[in-house]
Amino acid sequence: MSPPAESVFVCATPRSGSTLFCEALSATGVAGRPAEYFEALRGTDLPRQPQEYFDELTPELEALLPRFDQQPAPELARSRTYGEYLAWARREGTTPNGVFSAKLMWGYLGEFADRLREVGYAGDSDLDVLAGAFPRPRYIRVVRLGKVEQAVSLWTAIQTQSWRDGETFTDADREPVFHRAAIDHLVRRLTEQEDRWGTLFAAQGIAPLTIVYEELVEHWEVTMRRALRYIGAADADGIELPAPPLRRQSNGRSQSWVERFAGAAALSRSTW
Ligand SMILES: Nc1ncnc2c1ncn2[C@@H]1O[C@H](COP(=O)(O)OS(=O)(=O)O)[C@@H](OP(=O)(O)O)[C@H]1O
Ligand SMILES: OC[C@H]1O[C@H](O[C@H]2O[C@H](CO)[C@@H](O)[C@H](O)[C@H]2O)[C@H](O)[C@@H](O)[C@@H]1O
Repeated sequence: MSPPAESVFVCATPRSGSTLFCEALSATGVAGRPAEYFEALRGTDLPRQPQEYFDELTPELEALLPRFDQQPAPELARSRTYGEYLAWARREGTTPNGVFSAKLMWGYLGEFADRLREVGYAGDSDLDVLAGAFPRPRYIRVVRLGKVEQAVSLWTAIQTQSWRDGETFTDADREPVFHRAAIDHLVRRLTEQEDRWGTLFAAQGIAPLTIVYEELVEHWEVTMRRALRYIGAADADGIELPAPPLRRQSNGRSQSWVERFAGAAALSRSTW
């Protein structure tokens, strides 16, 4: 296959609905295949582990966080250099029409850009580095407005290691536990990461397309077509769209945790 002629980066924070959006883009066959090719952290070559979502680990929190024996992704492990891995990811993420796409979480953008610098791509801003390594980049942000819902979703996935409906990456059959401080930390962290994406784009004078998770779910076709038009897909309004390729994971427990967290937050405000 010839090298990609254009690139799309789906810029997100964890549990924002990014996989739903990315897999739907993939299914169109004209928008690249956006997966998390670049999520492995440099120190470990692994995706962020449960403990690495927190700055301080109390014994109580530590006891809730699973530890498991994860190996680096096979393609990364067998690549002799990061440049070789990059070549694999470029091939894997590109559809026959020459569009490459990938999902990027704020939590590893900096590390990914540093890896690119190490293999020779220059640039002060991480986005300059990306623009050196990938042709004609365009950016789509996926943003979830309900930050408490998002943090509850992340706290649940960190504990259970079930990142999509019906799938778990460990044998641990864990019943997740409510932990107000952990959810509070994740709300703050997700909000900060969202702000940082915004600041980075503004500093570079880039206006990405923003896909709001809640709108995507409620207005599936309109929102997906907006993205396809932004990408510049030929016949964006005529392309056959898949039904949502993933099922929602949150359940009654998630909802009750959101209410419990919000109630506790309101109570602590009223006692100021
Ligand atoms: N079809 C459909 N409808 C509604 N919501 C859906 C759907 N598919 C996925 N999702 C929800 O998306 C949330 C996961 O977001 P991400 O894919 O960004 O998470 S990840 O960090 O990449 O694992 C996660 O949110 P929660 O439901 O709050 O857990 C998923 O359930
Ligand atoms: O199915 C959703 C995503 O699942 C994986 O990523 C998630 O699990 C990782 C832990 O293994 C976690 O670090 C990452 O933040 C989560 O998004 C998978 O790697 C993704 O490609 C996939 O979209």
